[in-house]
Amino acid sequence: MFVIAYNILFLLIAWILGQCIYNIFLHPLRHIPGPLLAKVSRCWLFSLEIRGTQHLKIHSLHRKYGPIMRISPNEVSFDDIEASDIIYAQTSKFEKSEYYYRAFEDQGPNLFSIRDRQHHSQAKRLVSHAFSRANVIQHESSIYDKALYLMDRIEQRAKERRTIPLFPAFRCMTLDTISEFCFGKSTGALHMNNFESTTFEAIDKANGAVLFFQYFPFLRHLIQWANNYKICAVPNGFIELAQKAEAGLQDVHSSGSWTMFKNMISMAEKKSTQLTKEQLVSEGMLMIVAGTDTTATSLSVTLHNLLQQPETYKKLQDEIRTAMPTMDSRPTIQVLDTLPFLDACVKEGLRLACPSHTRLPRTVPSDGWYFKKHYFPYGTNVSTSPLYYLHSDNVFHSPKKYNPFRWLVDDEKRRHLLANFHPFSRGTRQCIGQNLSSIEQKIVLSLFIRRFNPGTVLKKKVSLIEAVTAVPDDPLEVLVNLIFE
Ligand code: HEM
Repeated sequence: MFVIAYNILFLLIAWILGQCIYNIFLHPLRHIPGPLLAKVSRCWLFSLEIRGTQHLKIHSLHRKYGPIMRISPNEVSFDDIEASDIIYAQTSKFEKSEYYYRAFEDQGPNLFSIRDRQHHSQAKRLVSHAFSRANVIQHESSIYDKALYLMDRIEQRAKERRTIPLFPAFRCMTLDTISEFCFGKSTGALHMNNFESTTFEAIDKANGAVLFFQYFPFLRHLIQWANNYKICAVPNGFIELAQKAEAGLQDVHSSGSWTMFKNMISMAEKKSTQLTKEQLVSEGMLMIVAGTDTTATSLSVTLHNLLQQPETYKKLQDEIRTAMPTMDSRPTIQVLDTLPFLDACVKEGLRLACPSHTRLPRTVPSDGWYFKKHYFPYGTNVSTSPLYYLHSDNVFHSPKKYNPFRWLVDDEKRRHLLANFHPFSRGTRQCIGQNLSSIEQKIVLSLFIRRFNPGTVLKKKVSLIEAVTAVPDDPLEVLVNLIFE
């Protein structure tokens, strides 16, 4: 017995050593520079991801190893806009990497996780009209209702000299907006005393679990198996999120008004496509997660910075007053879109926060890929985060500084900035919710700036935790002063 165990251990160690030697000296990616430990095994990348600092770290390591860097035995990171232009092009043949995106599939595939091009374009056709700018504008009044309710709550707190936690407050706003848009009913988070919601707990837990499912996919099955047989109940957030999505989908049937899901189901019927309950739940979970923290992070970072720059705040306030002469003016989004400084402030918040830090890995297609004298064989994972370009000091001078004035430049300079500005990614897999997000941000910002003056910002410096969506490591509490007119 002892001899068998000894032999098994010996074989295991020999196999691990063999793998390490192969990965360093014989692997087709052996010529690509990168930290030695990254070449040896995926543990190096996992150890960064578990600390939630992977993209800041990888970005800084690119300075040492150059724009093409091996970050795990079979994954190469690029800090090179030309590579990014190719990988995420409209006609790109690079599909989403299975190891990374399958982890987002709990009940079944969804728009975000589907890898096959044709399957994705079929799924996208069912929802793209709902998220078009023209359609989102139709729902402007519902966004205004929520934003106004939030402003009333902030006003109440301002009168009582109580702080406003920016991130939780905007999270409630974005959660209720996406819920009403998709399911016809908001979750009521905006009405909760301390801007809390059980949905946030589910999102946070799922964010924590997804990393483990990416590296150890068997864990998901193990947890499901253990839960099914009541051996132990392991919460992973996905179960709670699925319950939220199911409850939302129940509301769709009872809602008399337009909803994204009603629209999606009727589009599917017209195309004689059968949507299973699992597919709908999976899309519902995706909408809740993708539509909440992203926009809330961007809004929080924008306001947190504006409140610390009184002159910039004043300039924005003066511009907003032209579109909102009285406190109860409700300019349409077309009017808000004509305000260049508001646009600059939103862009700068998106640039600085980069709510989707993730490196968006893709797989090299079957014919391999030659790029800048390197050959990447079929199946290599290639990745690059929008963050690397949004925080590039070659393009954005003092990139860690919130400076909306950088956007007020002539057309040529602006084109150069925009060529590196892809917070929503691009190509066929770009963010479907960007119109909704931009409209939400402009409405909330203009109402806030019109009604309040800066007070005190409790924590001046904010860091972001790199979960699936980057979120502030602090609620960002501020005191504001009500404007009396
Ligand atoms: C500041 C706000 C937002 C940012 C920065 C952002 C960023 C992104 C990025 C970078 C992607 C590409 C992901 C990839 O290639 O893996 C993406 C995809 C996606 N986003 Fe957003 N997002 C935001 C808001 C929203 C909102 C409000 C929704 C509404 C539900 C949404 C829904 C989606 C969906 C469904 C996809 C998958 C699209 C596809 O693959 O066809 N996002 N987002």
